[in-house]
Amino acid sequence: MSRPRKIALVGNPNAGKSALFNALTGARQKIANYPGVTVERKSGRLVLPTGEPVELTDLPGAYGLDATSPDEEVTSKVIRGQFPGEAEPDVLVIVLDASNLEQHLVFAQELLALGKPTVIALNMVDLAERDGLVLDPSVLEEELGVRVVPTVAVRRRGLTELAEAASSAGLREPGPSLTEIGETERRVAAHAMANGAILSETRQRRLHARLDSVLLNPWAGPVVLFALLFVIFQAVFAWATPFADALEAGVGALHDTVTGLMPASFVRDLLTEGIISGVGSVVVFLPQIVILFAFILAMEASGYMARAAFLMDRMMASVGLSGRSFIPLLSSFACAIPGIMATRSITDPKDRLTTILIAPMMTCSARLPVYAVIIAAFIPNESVGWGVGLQGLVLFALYVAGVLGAMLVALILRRSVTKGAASGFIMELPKYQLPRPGDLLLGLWQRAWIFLRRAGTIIFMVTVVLWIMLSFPRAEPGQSQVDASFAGKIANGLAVVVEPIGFNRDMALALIPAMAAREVAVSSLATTYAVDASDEDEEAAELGEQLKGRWTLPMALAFLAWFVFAPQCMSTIAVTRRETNGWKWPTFMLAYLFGLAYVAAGATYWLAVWAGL
Ligand SMILES: Nc1nc2c(ncn2[C@@H]2O[C@H](COP(=O)(O)OP(=O)(O)OP(=O)(O)O)[C@@H](O)[C@H]2O)c(=O)[nH]1
Ligand SMILES: [Mg+2]
Repeated sequence: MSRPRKIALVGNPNAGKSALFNALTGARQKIANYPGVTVERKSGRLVLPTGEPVELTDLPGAYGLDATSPDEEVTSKVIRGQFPGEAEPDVLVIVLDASNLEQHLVFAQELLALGKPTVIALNMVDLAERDGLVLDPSVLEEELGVRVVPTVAVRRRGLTELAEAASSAGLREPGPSLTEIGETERRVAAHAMANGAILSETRQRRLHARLDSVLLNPWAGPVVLFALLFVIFQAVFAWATPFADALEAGVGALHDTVTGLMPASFVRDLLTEGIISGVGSVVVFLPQIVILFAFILAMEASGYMARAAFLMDRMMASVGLSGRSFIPLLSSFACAIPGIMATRSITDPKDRLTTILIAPMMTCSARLPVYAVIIAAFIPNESVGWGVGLQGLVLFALYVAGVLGAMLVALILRRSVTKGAASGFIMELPKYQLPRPGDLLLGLWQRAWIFLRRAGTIIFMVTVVLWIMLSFPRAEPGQSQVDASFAGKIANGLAVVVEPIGFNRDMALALIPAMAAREVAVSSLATTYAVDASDEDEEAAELGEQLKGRWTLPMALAFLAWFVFAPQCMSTIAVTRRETNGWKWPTFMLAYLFGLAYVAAGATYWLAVWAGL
């Protein structure tokens, strides 16, 4: 006697497969309203309306046949007939959540491409209707070429029709496979199909769908994303100016007050030249940090960030990374450390390593003070037309340079050191929401506090140590204090190395303490120029004014280019060592990033000199 035919229930997590399985077989598989309830396959007996006994299998939910987790692997193996001791299923029942159709149709297309006899259970139509969504199954039948049966598993609605359809499902032409049609195309197709099947829906749902049809559109989507980023960088300069000016005036007033109140002494110099000039020069960038994070937090809370990840998927794939790298890389815009830790969610080890290695090139918020001080001093605050400010444009270009550098390096690494193929990426797109002001304020407060705490601890300490090293030994009359000091001697040694890329002694001097944290480059320059100042007025002058008098434009541009790439952060190196279990990769990272920074700064300097800037 031939074995009974096998029918498998398959689909995205939380579609109601186990609920259908229970309803059809009378079993009591656990069901619950979250993805990933079923993690093993389970079989039961079902007698079809024709009287034919069949074996029905419930499978773990999956997002695709390229398994990324052990439970998905079970599903993938059973479907392909590679599961030990288990025959390949004869018929597939794809279970879709009717209220989440677009998402679920992505995996459905991949399953249909197998060409097996298939029927679709359009499950949870009760929930869809409750939310004001009415669907036309015949449109889906036409598009997908298989029977589509509306069901409500928990009320046993549509079960007989589903069983009948499954028993009569025949072989079909296999559709295009994943290698022929990429992830993004499938999503676009799923979007079109889901929209086509919708007869009516409430205004809210329609609005969100319309938003998605623009924001996820392969052409309009990237334009909107790019425009949004552009606005953010304009705002970082334009909106922050009044607040930054007020803070700067406050730091200047504090400097003057302390100078006036205290007699000239070692302690007064430490306070004014070291702490107030140095730490103050960093603190004035608080408004910029807050504005940048206001945008980032709002994008996260609204659900737009997940869409941005989806848009970037294609670009990531073209350099051999998966979309899974997007969130870790995105967190690296705040700081590379949480970014590198977030790579733990990447399953493929080489994918993960590549992401770790390029994470430091995402412009972290510690670079913002460095960029902002140089841009404010050297890039004129003028419009390039259409209300676009030149300063914001340069800042935007620096961020883009980091991203492009990272993509280029990823491309090279994926073809050499971390060779491997890119894996697919599917993420549930969250529902749109208006960010709640309370959450936003809390998030901003946390970011501001992190920034101020850094200024009060690491930046403070490094600045004090630097001031002491700059102040001793004391200079002979007529000699420059900086040249005479310990720090100056070290800097003069290092200056030989960075002279070819246009850096002077003061820039070289800023690089060493900036290894502790990038913002220290700013406080170091401020402290150096305060120590070097010939009188108190000059000592209290804003750092920008000092820079303008001492650096040329090509030097300033070279310094910016250096900071796009240079791995100026001990903590990042330490966390890389921990996450990669050894010194090999952090050493590699240091070497290639310093190399890149050197070349980029040199090229920028000489190009600028050549262009007569
Ligand atoms: N209202 C309604 N709820 C349903 C329907 N089908 C399933 N559910 C509920 O949806 C939730 C998910 O159902 P499950 O059967 O656990 O989903 P699954 O596809 O097996 O999920 P995984 O095992 O995680 O892959 C449960 O809370 C079910 O009670 C339906 O047709 N209508
Ligand atoms: Mg289940």
